Amino acid sequence: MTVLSVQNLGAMLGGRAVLNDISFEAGRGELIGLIGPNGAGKTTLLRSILGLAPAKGKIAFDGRDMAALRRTEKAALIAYLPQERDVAWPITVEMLVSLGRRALKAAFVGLNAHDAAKIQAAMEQMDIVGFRDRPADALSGGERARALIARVLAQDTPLILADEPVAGLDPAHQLGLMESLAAEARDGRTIIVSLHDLGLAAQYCTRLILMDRGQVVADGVPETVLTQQRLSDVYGIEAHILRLEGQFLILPKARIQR
Ligand SMILES: Nc1ncnc2c1ncn2[C@@H]1O[C@H](COP(=O)(O)OP(=O)(O)OP(=O)(O)O)[C@@H](O)[C@H]1O
Repeated sequence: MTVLSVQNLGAMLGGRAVLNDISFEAGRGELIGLIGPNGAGKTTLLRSILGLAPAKGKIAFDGRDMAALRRTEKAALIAYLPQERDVAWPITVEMLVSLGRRALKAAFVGLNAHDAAKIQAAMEQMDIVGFRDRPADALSGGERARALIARVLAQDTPLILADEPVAGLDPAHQLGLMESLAAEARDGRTIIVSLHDLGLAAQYCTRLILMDRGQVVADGVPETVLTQQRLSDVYGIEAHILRLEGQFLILPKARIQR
């Protein structure tokens, strides 16, 4: 079943076309890795889906035009982790995570026991319960990233868009995050996550959308998208492409000198 439909999306930034005729549909239960080299257009695509970047084309959620949704309606459908990991105020970690629930409410409507349970579960998933009373702006980069991801998980939306969520996380928390996202997808959510780590993308994503210079150049299961030819053409690298203990693995080996 299609949850998100993106049709003929185009975007201009600074007078340059940075997204060109992008079309795809995303269904329930998909964990989609958005991959591509620096500047390919991944962030702009995620921001355009949210209406945060000016774009032309049609974006629909469950058949409803995204542009027509009100702010709280959108917040109930889509949670977004931006690439920037700044926390502007010295609020506690728990307060930061609770903003994911606040986004769903009208002003002056308080959080209830259901909200508190979602906040607790998200903090447990991201392993930050021990930081709950600490100011979020006094955490390490990776700890703060986990708190911001917990905020997204607490929002408990059918669609999650996350821009480089594993950046800055240590290996255990990278795996923990990808396992959490995979579990959320198995639960029926639709997740689009931009990733630079092709190994994690190959290992965890059910589908990869490979972008290059504002266009989608491949879309499918990791095994069909990540070929030597594409890694060479798009990333300019050679890689080991392996199957080990039932896992599809990509290990970048060398830059191709052009
Ligand atoms: N505000 C802006 N004004 C002009 N050009 C921009 C602006 N923001 C982004 N761009 C350009 O748009 C292109 C796509 O950028 P985008 O951030 O979407 O790429 P990305 O795939 O997310 O890259 P990265 O992997 O480095 O995060 C890049 O060439 C970038 O320089």
